Amino acid sequence: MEAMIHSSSFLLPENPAGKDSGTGPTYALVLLNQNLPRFTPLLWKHAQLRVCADGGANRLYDDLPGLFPNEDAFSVRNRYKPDLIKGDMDSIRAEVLEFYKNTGTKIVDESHDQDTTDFHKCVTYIRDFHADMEKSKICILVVGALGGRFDHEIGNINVLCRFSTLRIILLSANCLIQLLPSTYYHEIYIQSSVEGPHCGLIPIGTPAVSTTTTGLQWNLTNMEMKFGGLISTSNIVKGEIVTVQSDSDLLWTISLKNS
Ligand SMILES: Nc1ncnc2c1ncn2[C@@H]1O[C@H](COP(=O)(O)OP(=O)(O)OP(=O)(O)O)[C@@H](O)[C@H]1O
Ligand SMILES: Cc1ncc(C[n+]2csc(CCO)c2C)c(N)n1
Repeated sequence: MEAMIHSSSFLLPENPAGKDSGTGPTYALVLLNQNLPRFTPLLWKHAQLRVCADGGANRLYDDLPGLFPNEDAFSVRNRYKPDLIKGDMDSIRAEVLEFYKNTGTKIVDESHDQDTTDFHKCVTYIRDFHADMEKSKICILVVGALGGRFDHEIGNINVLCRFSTLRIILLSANCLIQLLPSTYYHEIYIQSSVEGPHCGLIPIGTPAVSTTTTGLQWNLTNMEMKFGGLISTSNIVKGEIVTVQSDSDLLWTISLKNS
């Protein structure tokens, strides 16, 4: 079975160009409408495409200047201009829309679609933008994915499942979540300066009949996991590499440090 390599090296401040991160050489960044982590400018710097999901643009406009207290807010906003704002446009404020429209950001209003979330709409854009790329090479880092509303958090996780062939990584200030498809054997290189030790492996959708891991304090050996039965929470990473093999897609989550 083919190995899929994972590494959160995109969170390392010294990572020279966001390269060799195991997430592929390039990634798109999506800003959702929740608190933006302090590392957002770092991810922004190396992103190939920067996208705001509707009210995510308000976060960029309102919160980014606060991360640069010695600078004028206007010049910070002019430095952090997204390539695209997409959604049903019911959350972005008029002044924010006007500002980014005037600075050349592409605006895609899909208010006719009330069946998919703004985040989902952004992922379809990025997928189609990279139509020539192999799907498993498309990496999307997502900030503001957690906090505040449980329906939105679950909706965001549902997007991981709906686009399970893409690499989508949900990030908040203290947590990372991604899907590990059952079609691969997974090697997760732990960046202990920025992540861990708390982690979890969660069967989502269907029970996992057999899962085997290495590198955890509580490893699984051909173990069954299911919602309503055993799931792995409050596990601890023990080594530099965690490996996971399962007959079902699993969510991998790990705590983030000091962000
Ligand atoms: N409290 C939250 N927690 C997690 N994610 C959120 C939260 N609020 C918004 N989001 C994410 O940000 C995206 C944009 O949110 P926004 O507030 O602009 O729109 P919304 O009308 O609340 O959401 P949608 O139209 O997608 O149902 C949402 O699609 C969702 O993915
Ligand atoms: C069963 C069902 N539940 C909720 C919604 C509403 N909804 C889902 S996603 C979304 C956001 C559009 O940006 C809205 C309003 C629906 N359509 N179908």
